[in-house]
Amino acid sequence: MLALGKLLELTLAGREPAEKTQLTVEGVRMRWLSEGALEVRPPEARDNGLDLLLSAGIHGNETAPIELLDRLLHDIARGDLKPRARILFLFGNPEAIRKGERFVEQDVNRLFNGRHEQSSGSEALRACELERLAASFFSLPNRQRLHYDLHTAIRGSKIEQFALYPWKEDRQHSRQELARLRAAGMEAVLLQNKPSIVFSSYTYDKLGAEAFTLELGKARPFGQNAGVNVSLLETRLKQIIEGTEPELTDAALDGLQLYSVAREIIKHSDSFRLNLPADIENFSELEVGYLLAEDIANTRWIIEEEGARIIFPNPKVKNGLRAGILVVPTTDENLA
Ligand SMILES: O=C(O)CCC(=O)N[C@@H](CCC(=O)O)C(=O)O
Ligand SMILES: [Zn+2]
Repeated sequence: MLALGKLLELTLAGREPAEKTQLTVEGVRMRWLSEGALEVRPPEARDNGLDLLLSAGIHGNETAPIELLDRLLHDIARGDLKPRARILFLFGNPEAIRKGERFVEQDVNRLFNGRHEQSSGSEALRACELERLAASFFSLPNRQRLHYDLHTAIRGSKIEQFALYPWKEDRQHSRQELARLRAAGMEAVLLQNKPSIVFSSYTYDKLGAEAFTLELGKARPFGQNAGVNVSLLETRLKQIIEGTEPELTDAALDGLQLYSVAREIIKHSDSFRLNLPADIENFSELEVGYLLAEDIANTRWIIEEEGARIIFPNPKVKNGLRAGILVVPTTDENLA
């Protein structure tokens, strides 16, 4: 296998490759761009016009998605997977991946859409670099742009695999992309309804990509991901990469649960208290009238929405950040 196929090994060792560009037997060019960043370009005659950004390890302890990208890269470097798409592979936070931690000083996925400019430290620099790499990758005109930012969650979930679909004013969520997600094994999609500071929101909002955060199961250390079943996603990604994806029909949306954000729970101070069991699963239902959280100045978060469910509850986030999302079921009537 070509040395550049071992991007994960290089990243874990904190090493630069001796050769920055390599060609596979199929004429696919692999180009190392920076730590944890590798571009794959098919021969011009085979290029089908899709630019695909695949990122993982934005949170360093979320290893199943990193292992998935590592397998895809190995297959490409061996010539077993023959890309027709241009691809950018990104391992988001190398330092945190080496440490096996979600982040080192601050959460990279709260530093996009300009937030890194108001901050400092290695993770702010990395967010800036990731924006630059993504912007440069998605700068070619007249091409389709698709970004999947792959994650696993801190806790178990009543809905194991789901996507978060960013929001932008005057831009509709795509039914076709939802059908694609369904085919890739996603059971639910959360349709966002306001701007955000996560990576997929940056590529959706600023770079015009169809972009998603995908949650694939519970975060575990390297080598312990047998419980995270990414087979449908892996098959779909290979088809997207090789340009052999079966046609998608509207009917393929059947069974996909759609949610919208009712409220984001923001932690304002050290007095913030979340009134949930430590082992609560994502998408647990909360009854109307339930006192979810309390914060400084008698702030109380009481459930008002019928059918509300909680995702990503986390009272340990820094003040000013999201400590959970309340979601409610929605319909497909506003899709494009
Ligand atoms: O399990 C958790 O609490 C967090 C899992 C995770 O990292 N989720 C992403 C979602 C990003 C988005 O909102 O699109 C995150 O919180 O960064
Ligand atoms: Zn994550």
